[in-house]
Amino acid sequence: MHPKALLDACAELVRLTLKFDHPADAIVARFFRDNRGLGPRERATMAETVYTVLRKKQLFDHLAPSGSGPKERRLAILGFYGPGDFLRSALTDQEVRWLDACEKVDPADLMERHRHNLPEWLVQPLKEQVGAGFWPLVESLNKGAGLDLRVNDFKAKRSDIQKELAQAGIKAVPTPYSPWGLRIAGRPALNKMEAFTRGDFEVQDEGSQLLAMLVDAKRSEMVVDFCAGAGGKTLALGAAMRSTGRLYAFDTSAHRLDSFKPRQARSGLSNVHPAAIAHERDERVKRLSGKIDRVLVDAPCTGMGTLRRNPDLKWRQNLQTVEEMAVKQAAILQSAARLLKSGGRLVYATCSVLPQENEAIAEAFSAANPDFVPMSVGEVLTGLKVSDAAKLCSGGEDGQLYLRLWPHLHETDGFFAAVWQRK
Ligand SMILES: C[S@@+](CC[C@H](N)C(=O)[O-])C[C@H]1O[C@@H](n2cnc3c(N)ncnc32)[C@H](O)[C@@H]1O
Repeated sequence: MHPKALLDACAELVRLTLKFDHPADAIVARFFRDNRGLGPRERATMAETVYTVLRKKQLFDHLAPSGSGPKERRLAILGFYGPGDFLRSALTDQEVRWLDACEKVDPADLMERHRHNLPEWLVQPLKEQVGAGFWPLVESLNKGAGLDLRVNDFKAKRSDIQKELAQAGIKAVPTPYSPWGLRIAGRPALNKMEAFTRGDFEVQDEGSQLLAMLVDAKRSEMVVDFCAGAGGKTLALGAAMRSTGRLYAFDTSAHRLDSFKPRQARSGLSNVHPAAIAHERDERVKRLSGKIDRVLVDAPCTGMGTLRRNPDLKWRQNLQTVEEMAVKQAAILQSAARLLKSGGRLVYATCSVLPQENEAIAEAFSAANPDFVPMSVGEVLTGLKVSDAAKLCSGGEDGQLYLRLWPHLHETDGFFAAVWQRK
């Protein structure tokens, strides 16, 4: 594609994404479906350009007014993902002079908001929690996420998959905490590999793998994945149960559960029972009350731990949506807890880093439900032989009550988890 045409296409995709009427990944996917002629390199350039604009929106909004032409074009120029001379061949002389001036701006001269590119409502809670880690966190959020796999140990061994990837020229190293994980260098097209179609692995952040580990689902148990979505964690739970017992995968979105079907077929698991529920007090949930050994509540959340891969979320959420989410999370956790039999384990998790969606929900639940005894996540993980488990935790007297993962510390998305045992 000619550089000028590629820049025009980037600007159009930036325009569509900045409407914020749908998630950025859905808009990008639809654009690619509607423009099937785009090659893999062009797609990569366009997607990365859009994501850079979303990550650095405040800075680019500050620099754009000094340029000329449509605003989305100026933003696409500033965020363009590709060689500088390729980009400059698509620009007018005036645009080249403007871009040169923008590139000479010393970050030290910029206001803080143009350096961290975060909405104000998010800055304070992050600073309060990570302190001096704020700028390393900002840097990690702007870098984009790595690529982790979870090896389906019901079917395959991690070392064998590592070798198979090496034979395909893909470098993979074991993840530091999850025994199922491999961390991949670069962004190879993994879903074309035979090991993938055989169901030997799935793409899954190491943090998500740790959440599934916390459930510690065992053979022949009755387990519920209450907010199963497309079933990323369901698959990990089903494999841990060695395809025995019964694993219910609930979700209010039948559409999301539908995308679980091909994954389940690949995985070789026959113990999973997906079911769309109307809401958290659905009859299906009531019927299983007191019968379940383990329940995972991977709650809907603002996704503020996933800004590396979903940078648009920081512009699509606000304090009000955080509050609304917290109400929903508390209601789902309370309903899901009723499923547990005495001695059963409850895990509440989010991919948010905001205390309102995490510690506040867990503490309110503990206070209202004295028959649920909080368990130390640090002890649970140590019992599962996770190395340096204490480094993954915070809260409680010994700082190990909750799981608290951060991109800049653990190279995972931001995750929270709390665990209880029913008396
Ligand atoms: C964080 S996502 C789950 C991701 C999934 N566990 C995975 O590993 O891929 C949260 C899910 O909660 C679902 N959800 C929202 N409200 C719900 C409710 N009241 N009861 C059950 N699920 C709900 C959403 O449809 C969404 O799929």
